[in-house]
Amino acid sequence: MYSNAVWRKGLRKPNQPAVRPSGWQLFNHNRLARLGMWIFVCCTVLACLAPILPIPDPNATALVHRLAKPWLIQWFFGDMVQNPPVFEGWLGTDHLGRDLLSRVLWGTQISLLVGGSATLVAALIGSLLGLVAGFWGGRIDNLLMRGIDMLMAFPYILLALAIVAVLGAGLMNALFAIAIVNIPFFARNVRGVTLGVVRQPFVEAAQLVGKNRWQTLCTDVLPNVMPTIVITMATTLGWMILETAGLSFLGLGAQPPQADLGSMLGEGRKLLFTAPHVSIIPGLIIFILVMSINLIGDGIRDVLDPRLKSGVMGRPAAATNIRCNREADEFARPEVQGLIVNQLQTEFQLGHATYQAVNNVSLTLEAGECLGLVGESGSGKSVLALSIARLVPSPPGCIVHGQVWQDTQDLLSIPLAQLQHIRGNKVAYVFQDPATALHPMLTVGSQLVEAIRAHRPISYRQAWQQAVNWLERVQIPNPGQRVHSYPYQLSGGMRQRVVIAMALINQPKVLIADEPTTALDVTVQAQILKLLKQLQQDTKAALLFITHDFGVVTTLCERIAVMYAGQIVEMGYTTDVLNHPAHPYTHQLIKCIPKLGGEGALATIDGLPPAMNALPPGCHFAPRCPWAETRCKESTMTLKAISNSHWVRCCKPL
Ligand SMILES: Nc1ncnc2c1ncn2[C@@H]1O[C@H](COP(=O)(O)OP(=O)(O)OP(=O)(O)O)[C@@H](O)[C@H]1O
Repeated sequence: MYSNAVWRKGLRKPNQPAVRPSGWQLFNHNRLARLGMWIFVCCTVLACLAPILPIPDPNATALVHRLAKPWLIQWFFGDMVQNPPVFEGWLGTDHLGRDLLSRVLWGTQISLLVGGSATLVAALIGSLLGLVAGFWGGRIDNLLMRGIDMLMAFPYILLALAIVAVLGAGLMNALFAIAIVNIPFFARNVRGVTLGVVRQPFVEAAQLVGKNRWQTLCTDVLPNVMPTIVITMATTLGWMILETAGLSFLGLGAQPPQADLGSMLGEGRKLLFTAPHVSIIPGLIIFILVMSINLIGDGIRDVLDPRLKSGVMGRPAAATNIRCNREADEFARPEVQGLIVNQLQTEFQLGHATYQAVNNVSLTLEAGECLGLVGESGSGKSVLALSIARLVPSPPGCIVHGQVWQDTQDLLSIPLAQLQHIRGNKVAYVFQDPATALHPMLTVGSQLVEAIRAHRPISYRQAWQQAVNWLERVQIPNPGQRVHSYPYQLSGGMRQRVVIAMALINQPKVLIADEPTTALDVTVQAQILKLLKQLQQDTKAALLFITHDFGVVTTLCERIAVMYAGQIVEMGYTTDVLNHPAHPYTHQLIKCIPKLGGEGALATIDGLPPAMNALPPGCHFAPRCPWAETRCKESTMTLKAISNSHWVRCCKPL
């Protein structure tokens, strides 16, 4: 949810057009990243200005002033009468009387330069190796990865020491050593991500378009791997600075009298007890630099996260945020066996725009009843179903009004722990795609056991037996063996049966099925629907069935609700609504159903559904309605009863 503070910062102002947050806004939203950036910029600017600042030569020695304490410390802790503070530099001097402020500034410059260059070299070579290995696979992958494995087999600091020993001590050689040591880190990371990306269908599609391998690599794979490379670079830079400091500390990096933060730390080590400031100051600067770079890395990750880029400014919560203004006496507490949804309103906040995905929806579902929810794509069916279980990703989603009653409990008012007890137990969900709903690394048996034991205190053995029984109940052949299968070993139809078993295993009071058979062929679809109906009647669950298919609604659902632009526009008994549609939208939708062997072009509804962030006034369907009048576009439409069991949101029902 956006706070007023966010509005004030200019991320979102009321009535502004839909604009996605810019990269800078996303970065700026992460306060710690902002702090890190300011610290890093200050350190870098000061280090860059070292040549023109009025500070002494960093290598000029003055033995008379050796080991002078920082001026502020002298002033603060000194005995003003006997030892008045003597100004010998803001940060004091080292064992040769060299000005520490000057050395720290010059040293920071060198550390940043070496760390940054090593990061660039390692990122460039490592990413290229990772990309090529992951994309080409086979022998090339084998060859490159075995080389990388050999590099990784050495403890990295030993390897860096060995490289510097071969090349000779010095900053440039330390840079190469650190870069080489970090190449495997980039190569492994990038290869892993590339392997995931090359298996995506869009990469195959790019090759079908006629792109050659290099073009596909550069235009399709690389942009998807880039966020990983950038984030790894941001997090590695701090690490590289530390490693440079480590080598210099051991006397293998910067050579005297040249200063970098590591060599200063090394020099100060011997004076840790007599003049601690000589080592504490460079140590502190290393700490501040590395911390600030890591914080910036977090901010960059936010900028590159596609979900955040799409307008969300935070990670999703375990349950959808509720922003309702609840007045105690506004609604009576109903006694329900099934489900009552009352004036539900769900919004998405994307950048400056508010999308009203579910707009004032009310419906009732009795125990053992099946209600079909139909409507064009994007009409808000899934968001309505997800809102009932408070599963809408939040942010950007937020429930702004309404109640969802189940067993005298308003699911929108109860605490998360209580809701988690209800999800999967009293309210269950069957998702559209069983392949993504099932855990790919666990057997179906252990997933079913997990579903049971999350809500019932029974032994693993008992739960396992129930899992086998349920697989039999959903007509999976040879359940005793299939219970040990992984999801990838099952067909699409079998996977969907497992998902249905998982949803019904705790005998829920409410079952929500979101297009559970869309991905299946007609024969399997018919079997699954029959099974679902039978199990629903056995368990007396109230079933909310989302579909595009009127045929399915006719066979499965006693009642139907038609959704358009986030609202229910018509609701009633399936036979009434399908035989005598009263809303022009339902009428047009039914006309679009293709007829087997029918001739001529397929019917469509003229125009497009409205954007959810710019809904037209009055009836939202009016701009596409052939019967619309001026009053349709002006007056607000409410759902009105045209008979005891048939409601329609139209001022001129057909
Ligand atoms: N996570 C999300 N972030 C932003 N907007 C979303 C999100 N999920 C859904 N929406 C928007 O909410 C609106 C309703 O989407 P919903 O998925 O409920 O449609 P639907 O009727 O179920 O469509 P379909 O039949 O294609 O599944 C759409 O405009 C969609 O863009």
